[in-house]
Amino acid sequence: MEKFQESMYKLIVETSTKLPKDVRRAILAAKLKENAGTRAAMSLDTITDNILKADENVSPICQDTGLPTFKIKVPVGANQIKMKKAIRQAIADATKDTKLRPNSVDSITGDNSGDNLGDGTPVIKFEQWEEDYIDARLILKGGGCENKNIQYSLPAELEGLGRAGRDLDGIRKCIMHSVYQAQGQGCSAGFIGVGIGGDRTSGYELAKEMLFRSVDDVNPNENLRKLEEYVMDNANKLGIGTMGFGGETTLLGCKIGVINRIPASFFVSVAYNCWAYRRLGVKLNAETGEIQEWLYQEGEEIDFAKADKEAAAALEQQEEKTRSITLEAPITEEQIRELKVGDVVTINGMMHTGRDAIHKHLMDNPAPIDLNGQIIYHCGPVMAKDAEGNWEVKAAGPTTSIREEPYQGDIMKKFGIRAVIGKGGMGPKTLAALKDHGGVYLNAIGGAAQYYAECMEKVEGVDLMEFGIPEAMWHIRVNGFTAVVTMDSHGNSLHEHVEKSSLQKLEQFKDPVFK
Ligand SMILES: O=C(O)C[C@H](O)C(=O)O
Ligand code: SF4
Repeated sequence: MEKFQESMYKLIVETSTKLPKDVRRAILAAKLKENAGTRAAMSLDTITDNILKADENVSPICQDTGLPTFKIKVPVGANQIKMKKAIRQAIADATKDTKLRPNSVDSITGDNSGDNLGDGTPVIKFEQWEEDYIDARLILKGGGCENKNIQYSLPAELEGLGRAGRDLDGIRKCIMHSVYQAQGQGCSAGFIGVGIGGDRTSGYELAKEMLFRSVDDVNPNENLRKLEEYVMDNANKLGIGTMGFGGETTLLGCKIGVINRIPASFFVSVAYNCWAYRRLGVKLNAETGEIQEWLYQEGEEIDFAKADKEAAAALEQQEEKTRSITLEAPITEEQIRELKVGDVVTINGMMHTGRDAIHKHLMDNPAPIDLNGQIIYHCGPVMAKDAEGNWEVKAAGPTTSIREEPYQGDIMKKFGIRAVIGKGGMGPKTLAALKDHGGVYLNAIGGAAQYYAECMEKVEGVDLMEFGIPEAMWHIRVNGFTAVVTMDSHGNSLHEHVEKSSLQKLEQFKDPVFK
């Protein structure tokens, strides 16, 4: 097993940096469906551009490299203790090489272990089998989509859909609802794994297990095959679209599994995965640990460029172009008041990162720098230090903004911040503050970590490093950073609009389908 650790390192790097072919195919199909010039089409362009940049740079597709979860099938007699040790070392090495973000945080103190090792991280699950080779699979599922997982206990009363009973039709309603409730916050268009039955733990386990199926496979269970097809046909009618901007594609894949339950319980568990669906697998020689075959990689190379050309040609034909505005901090209230939902903003100059720990901190403490007229970016980047000791941005897409809802409005007013960039939108408290204070919310494309890292020209400094790399406040000079106004200072919110219209659309699925 001398090659096992090296093989696990390769599996980690490949999973973090290269989307598998089955996922690429699904994204390409979505891209071909969107009309050129729409926000959804523009977002998909950024997404495919990002996928190619990650290939080229061998850098994380998304900065949130998730909670590494390994599923390993081994022949009888394989030494699982040694394998576990090798995997942990490979994880630490990949973190050091900035292929993974240091993501393991002490739940009480908030301390980041720095190497992705800690109690419960990574997750490694072994199973014995009768084959003579090792099957090792890895999923890197980020936090934003994990937060959109949902578990239903039937019977239930569901918003928009009414009663969901303890039968196939009740399950159908839960799945439709799960897609609706995720909106764009888990970086739609997404993939869902569904677990029917079990208890609260094994139901979720099964849901995650479903994410290891190939996007292209067909469910051998006839009832579940029909249900999967139904969900794929209809979830896309909700109009949530890429990043929740509205559009044709909301869901890219749906895989459903079933296990028995006990009479009193009836759970439907849904694991939501973002478009940055990073899961791969390898077959290994059980003697040497060497890679024999990569999984999920059947079929031809996926050519996004052809779809790009078609979209560009269609765009040329369009008469109405999106308004595009350039902003550079310090920004005045007047400049902000001119912005409207739908405007595309290009940012040059300084922005400052701030996510969960910073927002909590700023409520009761002064800011480390003058934030008047400045831009806050909800982002926890992957950073590397070069030979001269300068910081370099390796991956830096937005994080889910709604977590800052309790703080955002107050902080903007307290420090005079004019713009916040994030993804997934914010709620009524922030919307009211934007109107009152003169602020704007800009939605960047979630997961596009390479695309945004490339706009970052220089790291000018960092404060509050005690919160760890992802949570620190990085002061970054950018050039050509593009985002869309989705909440303006006139009380308009695209997120509120899409949520309301998708709820209306959800209601058309109220009547029974599976009897
Ligand atoms: O932690 C992050 O950087 C992003 C997170 O995965 C999110 O989707 O909010
Ligand atoms: S930022 Fe989006 S793409 Fe990245 S892990 Fe979170 S949900 Fe996934």
